[in-house]
Amino acid sequence: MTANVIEVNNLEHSYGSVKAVDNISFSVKEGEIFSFLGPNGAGKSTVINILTTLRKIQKGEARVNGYDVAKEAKSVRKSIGIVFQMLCLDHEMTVCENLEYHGKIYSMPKNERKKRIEELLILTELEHKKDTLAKDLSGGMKRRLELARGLMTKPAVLFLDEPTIGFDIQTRMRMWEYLREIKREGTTIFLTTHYMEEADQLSDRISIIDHGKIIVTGTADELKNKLGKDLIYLETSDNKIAADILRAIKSVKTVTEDTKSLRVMIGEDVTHVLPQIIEQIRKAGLEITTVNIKKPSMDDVFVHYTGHGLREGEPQEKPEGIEVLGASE
Ligand SMILES: Nc1ncnc2c1ncn2[C@@H]1O[C@H](COP(=O)(O)OP(=O)(O)OP(=O)(O)O)[C@@H](O)[C@H]1O
Repeated sequence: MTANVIEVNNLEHSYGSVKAVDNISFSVKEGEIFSFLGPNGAGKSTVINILTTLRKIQKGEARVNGYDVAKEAKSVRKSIGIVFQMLCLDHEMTVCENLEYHGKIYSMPKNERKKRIEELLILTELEHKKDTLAKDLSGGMKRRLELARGLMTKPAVLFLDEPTIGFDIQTRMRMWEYLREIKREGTTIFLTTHYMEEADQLSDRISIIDHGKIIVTGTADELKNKLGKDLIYLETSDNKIAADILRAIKSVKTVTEDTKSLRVMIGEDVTHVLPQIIEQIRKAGLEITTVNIKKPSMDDVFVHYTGHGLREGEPQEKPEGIEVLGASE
């Protein structure tokens, strides 16, 4: 059985009266890429700060690489790499010097430093920039240098807080490639993100976090498949009446009323259910103005489990049939 590199039990954290982390438990297996997917303020950074010992644990237990974050903070720090949103490079040093300096702080022998720097410059495609000052790199290159720095000591686990925030899609996809390569080197990766696609494409497993709670955990496919086989978007002359009609149909799993349309999740092949849906709605004297069919995406998963979209302000009503799985799942 694969060992757990991160183990968190009943973690809680408050800032005054704000409960940022609300009794969460989860574990990360050796060698996997595990993502916390959630909106701003969900509690992701607080968890990552506690796990990397930057924030003191208030309640609960957390172990990283077998070390207790409360009692063995030094050992935790020695065994991890960190890449945070905020850039921590020395801008007056070159790419090579930044890496060299980091290796020295961690008492890496000279030969080892040299070898590792060469490997990391190849991995992050920064060889041609090795003598460039950090301040003269592009944003994406700076982030890659941060990544290389976090990997200097060959950490068993790498923590990344929103690693691609603000990147365009091409740069983001290249970053995913680097992270996959790092995983192939045997490093376990824990990352936070609010990009659906990032969690979907990159992670072995995802925990959706909202209001300080883990709502659901699974592989991207597991999460999507739990939703149903297909999703139908419908616009009718009266969505409220149509929603009630649809809810009475056996193979309809859930119906969510969005601003303009109805999101209908179905548990069977769409070709069987759609004619029935159309017939029932027409029979009630309603007009169907739009029909769209698609496979569930990570956005749909997010809306299903949290009851709201990631970029919307206030949560909408939770969809029917919502299933909140145990925090320790
Ligand atoms: N130092 C702090 N003092 C007071 N409240 C804080 C502090 N840090 C975070 N919070 C609050 O705790 C909650 C969780 O914040 P946290 O930064 O952990 O969320 P997040 O999911 O990482 O958000 P983001 O994606 O914006 O970084 C939010 O309500 C936030 O306002």
